[in-house]
Amino acid sequence: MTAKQRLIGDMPKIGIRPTIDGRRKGVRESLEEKTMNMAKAVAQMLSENLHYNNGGPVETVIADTCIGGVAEAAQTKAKFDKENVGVTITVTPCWCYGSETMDMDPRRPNAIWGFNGTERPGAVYLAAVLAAHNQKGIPAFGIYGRDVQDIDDNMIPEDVQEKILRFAKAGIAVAMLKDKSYLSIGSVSMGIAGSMVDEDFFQDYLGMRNEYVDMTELTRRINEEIYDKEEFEKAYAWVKQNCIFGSDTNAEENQRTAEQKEEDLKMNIKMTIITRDLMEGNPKLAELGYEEEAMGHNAIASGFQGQRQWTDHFPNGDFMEAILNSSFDWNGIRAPYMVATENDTLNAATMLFGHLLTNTAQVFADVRTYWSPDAVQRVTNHPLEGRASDGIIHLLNSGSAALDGAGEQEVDGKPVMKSFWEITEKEVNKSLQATQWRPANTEYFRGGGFSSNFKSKGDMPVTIARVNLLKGLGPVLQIAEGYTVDLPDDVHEVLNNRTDPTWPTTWFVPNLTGEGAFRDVYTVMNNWGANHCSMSYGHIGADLITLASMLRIPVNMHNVVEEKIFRPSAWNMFGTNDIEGADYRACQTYGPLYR
Ligand SMILES: C[C@H](O)[C@@H](O)[C@@H](O)C(=O)CO
Ligand SMILES: [Mn+2]
Repeated sequence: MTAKQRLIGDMPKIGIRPTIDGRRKGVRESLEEKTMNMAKAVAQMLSENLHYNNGGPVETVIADTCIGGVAEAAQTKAKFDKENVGVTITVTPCWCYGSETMDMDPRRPNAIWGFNGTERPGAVYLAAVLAAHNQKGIPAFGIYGRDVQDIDDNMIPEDVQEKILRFAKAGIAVAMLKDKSYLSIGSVSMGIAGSMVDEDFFQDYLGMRNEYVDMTELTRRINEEIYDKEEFEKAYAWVKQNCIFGSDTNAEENQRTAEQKEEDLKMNIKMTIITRDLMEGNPKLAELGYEEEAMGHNAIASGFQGQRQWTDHFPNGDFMEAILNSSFDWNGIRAPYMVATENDTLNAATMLFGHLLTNTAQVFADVRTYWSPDAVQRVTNHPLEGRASDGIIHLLNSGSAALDGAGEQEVDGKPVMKSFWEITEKEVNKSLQATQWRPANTEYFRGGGFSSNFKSKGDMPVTIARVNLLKGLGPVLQIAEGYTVDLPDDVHEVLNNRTDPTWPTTWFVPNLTGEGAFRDVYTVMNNWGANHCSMSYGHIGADLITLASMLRIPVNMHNVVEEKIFRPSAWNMFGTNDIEGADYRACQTYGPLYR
């Protein structure tokens, strides 16, 4: 299923550049077919394996001719510029002339696959052209297969495929971010630094712009009925039929009346429709005479301040944030929207990274509590067992966690979070059945609203991540791969009831390495750089590392095995023993991608 492209602009393509030894009268002629076949094989492999977040297969463009010198390099660049190429892959089985054939565009991530054969020296070109990239300050990723292939072998070896795919996924994510907006609805929530928009970060590192509206824009559109009323009716009927409203945990004197709750729900649904319209526009609004509003803000992500001015007076944003972040709503199964609660712009950026690398929904959460085995034993009288035995981290926040995080989608009987086009109606129903909408805690949220309440199923491989900003340094990314865990019901109840039991809960255990920040579970928690993380399905640490290197964001903490780390070849020149330090030095030397 291919959903319509929602934001303005075409999807960025991957350009394939077959480079060749330019010597005619024998050499070039003998290599043309082989070189072009490499390009075709890569193009086919990419479109078979990668999707855009709208579900369509990734599109590729191959240069019109092999590139034997600068004229053909320039012709290829002109074609790629016209075709909205955002990422390039250079392929060759032979020696070619480095600086004469290389991709000189510093803004488009570039990888070079140099065929490991010996009839012709593809690897020699690879080394030479990477040296040229490094000398010119245009970092590129080098791909060199481990095993020698015969010249007539058109297979892409597995190790080469893995690197091409990792590079291409991250490159497409870079290109998808470019020229989009982050929309802040409101400003800073409760002094959370992540909700202070750092325009330099968005502009220089992500190539994005920042858009702003006051939260009163929601009030205006609600009061003046600037939304699709038919959609509201459809949404209201769907909510009534599909959403389970759980018990009110507020003290009786703090509970909102049944009438108030009904009004809160209606307002929540309108907030959801309006926030989506603010992000991407809605042609229906033009039909109502609101052409300006129909345009939207070209926002690939947004954030809602909520607390406190809005939530002290109006129903909170939990319903809106949870539904938009999920892969489905009353209009059916669809790509999730990235909406950060508390307008945490840095968590939104992290969510975008996770989403664009996996095409799945993201779970935004507070990194709430580290529960040591001793503390759990003390308060529950139970030992933590299995994967949880070294302690657990409680991920919990009202609002932005996608309902996909309940783990009610499955493959081979195991809980997973899928791309929207793989999700079935049955899985949507199960996710809704697993979620209760609980009247919001009115001590925190005086204006009421509904919090989404679910518990993530255990055994899901997941990765939590977070972008943090440091004055004088810039952004850094932290990553922890691990698993969700199930706790026995009685243990969960005791631990959950110590905090707000109306919110979505994930019990998370990082994979430990025994070293540094991954010495133990406590140290992972203790090294977390802010109150929030974004959780993505799968072990995607290596993909995040590749993406961060493209954007020149150093990684300050991760638990990914060294063999899976793939960064531009220049990074090795900054040191090969202390690769974390080398990453910092490389990112600092090159600076943000768009400056
Ligand atoms: C209700 C509270 O204000 C929460 O929203 C708060 O604990 C946070 O989520 C802080 O990140
Ligand atoms: Mn929070």
